[in-house]
Amino acid sequence: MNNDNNIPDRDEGTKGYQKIDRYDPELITNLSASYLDVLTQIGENPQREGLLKTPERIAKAMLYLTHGYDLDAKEILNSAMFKEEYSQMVIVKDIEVYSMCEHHMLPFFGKAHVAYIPNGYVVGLSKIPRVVDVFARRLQVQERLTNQIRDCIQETLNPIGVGVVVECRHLCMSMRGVQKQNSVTTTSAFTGEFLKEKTRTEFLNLISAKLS
Ligand SMILES: Nc1nc2c(ncn2[C@@H]2O[C@H](COP(=O)(O)OP(=O)(O)OP(=O)(O)O)[C@@H](O)[C@H]2O)c(=O)[nH]1
Ligand SMILES: [Zn+2]
Repeated sequence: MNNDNNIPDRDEGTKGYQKIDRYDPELITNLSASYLDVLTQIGENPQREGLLKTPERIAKAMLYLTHGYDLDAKEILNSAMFKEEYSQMVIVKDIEVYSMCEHHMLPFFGKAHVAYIPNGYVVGLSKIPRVVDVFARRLQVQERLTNQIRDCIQETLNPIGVGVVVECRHLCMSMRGVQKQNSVTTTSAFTGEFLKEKTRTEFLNLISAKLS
């Protein structure tokens, strides 16, 4: 966090990030060696049968779970923008989110609800969950994830407004630490028309409505 409002800087999550080749066999070998060391350090026997392939499995899993660093969310949106005279709210709700907190590298997971009001252009619907994934598949804090989704859509599509709500459970709060099993964290981020109460209320009502 490095601005005056204590809001996580959306660029903080990629500061100093160096692009890697996630399929590089040498990288996988080195990372596996590190996880073998971790297994030893926690008192396990990495030579027992069940663990023989575990260091390599974790290495590959971690590379997958952080592959969002290498994707360009704006490029994804730009690839499927269509001119369309539709001026009502577009909402994609209940988008599954799987991410990892940057403090403990433990999963947090839940749902994102994303809305925008077009300004001459709409975007291919599948691109919105793809954008969510680009930012979720990194080491994150939920607040930054929420802001990054909002900013990417606002800056690329230039809509009349964007609304994002993310609801997640954090395993670092349930499996360990404070051990609260049922707490859910909700974050939200808005631009433009969604800063007005009427529009925001419509969005929040629509995402809580159940399909009959
Ligand atoms: N704001 C925010 N905090 C998070 C998120 N994920 C994890 N945290 C918190 O990050 C904090 C790190 O605090 P520390 O006191 O340094 O870590 P800790 O000693 O492991 O804290 P405890 O979890 O309370 O045991 C904890 O309060 C976590 O709950 C997130 O997405 N957003
Ligand atoms: Zn955590």
